[in-house]
Amino acid sequence: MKFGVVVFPGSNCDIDCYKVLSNVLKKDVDYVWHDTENIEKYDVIILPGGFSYGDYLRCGAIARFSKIMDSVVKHANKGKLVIGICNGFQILTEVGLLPGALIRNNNLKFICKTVPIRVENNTTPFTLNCEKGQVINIPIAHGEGNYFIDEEGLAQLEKNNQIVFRYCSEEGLIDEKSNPNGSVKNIAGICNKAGNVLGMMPHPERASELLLGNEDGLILFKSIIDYLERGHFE
Ligand SMILES: NC(=O)CC[C@H](N)C(=O)O
Repeated sequence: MKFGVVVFPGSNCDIDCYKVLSNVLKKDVDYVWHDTENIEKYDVIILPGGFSYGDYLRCGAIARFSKIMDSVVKHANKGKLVIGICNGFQILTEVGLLPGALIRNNNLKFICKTVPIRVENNTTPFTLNCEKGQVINIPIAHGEGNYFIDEEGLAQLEKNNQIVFRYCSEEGLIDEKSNPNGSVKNIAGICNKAGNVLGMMPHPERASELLLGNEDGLILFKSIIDYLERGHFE
């Protein structure tokens, strides 16, 4: 089982992802520079958070044209796993692996805080150890995390069970008050129709060690590992 963490100029959560996989979970993981073409040896590709290409034009809009992204699209189309966290989620929407777009937060400010999110779909490889409706606390840190999708797209997401996480209250209620950035229907993370590509704005890698105050994010990485070890759902 091998993980690849893609590094773009301006990535800054690549090291956090790498450390969680190597130090905390003792897994085989490489940093993969953005001009790499052959990524066949990786089972999971992680597009980490950060400010790829300085967020110029639009977050993720330049990184999407990196050489590695053609290979990431092929990797995803083979059914292999891809997870995009924050800037990685933005890149996945820009490249078309996930629908919708991440636009400026509705308060036009960069938001950095830990928020509760509710697991809406626990049948993905990334959430199979979660309970449906489980609330986990995960940090967000973004200026453009306001998820937008048109009504038709939203209907598709709902029909195909592609909404994986929503921002919620501590008790798990989905309400306006618990929506930090204006996202449509409090959406914090979605997957593609096949379920092998996940994009999420919250940062599970920043909440994966008790020493750092919170390990709620670890359940995602452990789900991926269990999925790969079993090769199927139970
Ligand atoms: N932490 C991140 O990945 C930030 C993503 C992007 N730079 C934004 O501000 O929205």
